[in-house]
Amino acid sequence: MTQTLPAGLTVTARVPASTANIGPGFDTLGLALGYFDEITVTTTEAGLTVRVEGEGADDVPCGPSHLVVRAIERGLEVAGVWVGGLDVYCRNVIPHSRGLGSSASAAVGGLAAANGLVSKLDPALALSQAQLVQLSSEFEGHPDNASASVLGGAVVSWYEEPSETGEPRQFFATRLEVHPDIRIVALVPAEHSSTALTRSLLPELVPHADAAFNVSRAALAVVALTERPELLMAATEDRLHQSQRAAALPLTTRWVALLREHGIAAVVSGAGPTVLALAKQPLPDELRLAAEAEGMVVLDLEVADGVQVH
Ligand SMILES: Nc1ncnc2c1ncn2[C@@H]1O[C@H](COP(=O)(O)OP(=O)(O)OP(=O)(O)O)[C@@H](O)[C@H]1O
Ligand SMILES: N[C@@H](CCO)C(=O)O
Repeated sequence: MTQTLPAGLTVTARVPASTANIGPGFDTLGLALGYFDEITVTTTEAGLTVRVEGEGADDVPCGPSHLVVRAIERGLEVAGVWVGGLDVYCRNVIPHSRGLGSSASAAVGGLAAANGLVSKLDPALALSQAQLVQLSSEFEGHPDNASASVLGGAVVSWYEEPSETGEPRQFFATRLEVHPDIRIVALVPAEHSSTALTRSLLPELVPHADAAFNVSRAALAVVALTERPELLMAATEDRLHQSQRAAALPLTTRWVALLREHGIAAVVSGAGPTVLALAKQPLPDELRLAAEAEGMVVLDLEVADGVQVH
């Protein structure tokens, strides 16, 4: 029997940004970053109100098509719970369309908030982390970002194709603990980049040698991220997507090359344009100032845990 959420319940989800790929781990590796959106959801008798503060406040639709609202509704639907109305308040800091997983964070935050409400009604109905990985990956389409925002740390994500046509893909992810010596810096350009556009630049087929190259580097990336940070330079080389996207990301491409010339393991964050730098040392001041002079915001970030709800 469907249970109904009473009016007046409130939860807040604090959801991390994420970076995907980490160089060679295209559509597979992800990392949760300590840069957070907060979503507060209150159940009401009827209707929907959506307020957005910060990033996207002037752009995102404040109605039923809002990504967070759709994710909340999906979470409630899967838990089999009905609600009369919702008040949704988003305090956003994760920049949109910059390769920091904002859309995955919105999906994970909405699903986790729904799960928080469901848990208050009946803990037995709560969705598991595995379900949150599945639902957010299905919902947003990028399991490398979505599972990082659910599980935290670094993640390896993968999927199984359904045996029956019409069934959704089955998404899975496992968390890795990042070596404490690794410092993370994001260089965030002002301009946006469309994930759909930069994916359209990728070829349908790749040479076998390039596939083999990336298999070795992605496997090495797991070792470098967790145990051997001194291997990060070799472990972040890629032949499957970064050079293919370079024409759409000239500033990013130039900065990835420049940082790597300085011995800093830099990669394109997700589909760009953010540059992600991984190193044991802080970013040298002259590089920081030069990046800022080119209009980039330089963020020193911690590895984050997955979404938290209270
Ligand atoms: N917090 C949010 N609330 C509502 N809509 C959002 C939110 N975050 C992202 N979106 C929607 O998702 C779009 C950005 O998605 P896109 O996949 O292009 O970039 P991204 O998720 O920021 O970066 P990437 O997936 O490359 O890491 C925004 O333009 C907006 O429509
Ligand atoms: N792995 C995806 C991440 C998008 O956020 C890509 O590189 O297109």
